[in-house]
Amino acid sequence: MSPILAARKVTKTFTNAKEQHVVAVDDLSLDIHEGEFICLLGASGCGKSTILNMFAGFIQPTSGEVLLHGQAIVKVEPRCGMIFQSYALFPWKTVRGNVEFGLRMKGMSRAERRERVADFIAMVNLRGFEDHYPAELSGGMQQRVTIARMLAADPEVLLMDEPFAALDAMTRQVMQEELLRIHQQSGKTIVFITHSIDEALLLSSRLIVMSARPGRIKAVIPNELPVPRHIAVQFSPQYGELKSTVWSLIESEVRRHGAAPDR
Ligand SMILES: Nc1ncnc2c1ncn2[C@@H]1O[C@H](COP(=O)(O)OP(=O)(O)OP(=O)(O)O)[C@@H](O)[C@H]1O
Repeated sequence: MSPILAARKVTKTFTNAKEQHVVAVDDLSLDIHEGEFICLLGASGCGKSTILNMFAGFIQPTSGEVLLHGQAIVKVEPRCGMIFQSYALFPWKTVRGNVEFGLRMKGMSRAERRERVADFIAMVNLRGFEDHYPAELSGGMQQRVTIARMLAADPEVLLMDEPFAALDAMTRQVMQEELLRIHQQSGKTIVFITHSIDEALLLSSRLIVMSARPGRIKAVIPNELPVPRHIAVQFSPQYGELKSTVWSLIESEVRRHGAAPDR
């Protein structure tokens, strides 16, 4: 099966304000298959966001290629939708207006739009809040609106850069379970950055552990914890074993570079 997303010998070098070259990603190759839930883990500054930004087409590799269905991504790629840590909603639009925004841009008819928007608002459990403005919603609800907006736009790949990092622990747990449900229902390919080993173990079908800068792949670990997955999986012995494997892989990188993921 050919991968939906791929990186082929990708290097990305930035030039910082002092005119120094920073190699953020070094000779990285990776295949991601349709329906996978990939979590990228690694020390701060190891190039995780840089990889996601290249898959979204926001930036281009210095050398090598990033590919969607075997075609080089050379400009912003609408088939790859990005969600950031901050919610980035239009404050002057209601929940419905925000979710509908991408569909309007696509020229979809009003009736079709309404139906589709209603489906995605229901999927993220926000029925009844259609006419509320972002400022009237909690952080978790706002992030659910951004997820509904992205799903309504129907990208093939969801790129998520620490989307739950700003949420309190309980909301985060609810959002993680919702994302698992959405992934199961939609079968979308997801690439998700997190600093939390627990979050990565709960969500992923495969974990990619990065080495400290310059970013390379240190290990690829299939996550064989049972699915459908629930928070309670964290109490199983299998979970404990996998967590200590991942932690030991990350530990040396963190010692070399600082800034540990949450244990
Ligand atoms: N636009 C830029 N200009 C200069 N340097 C950059 C730029 N973007 C990223 N870098 C550098 O590239 C390296 C990788 O950054 P990146 O944001 O990809 O890391 P990260 O793993 O996502 O970090 P974190 O976990 O802290 O979010 C860092 O050293 C960063 O300072």
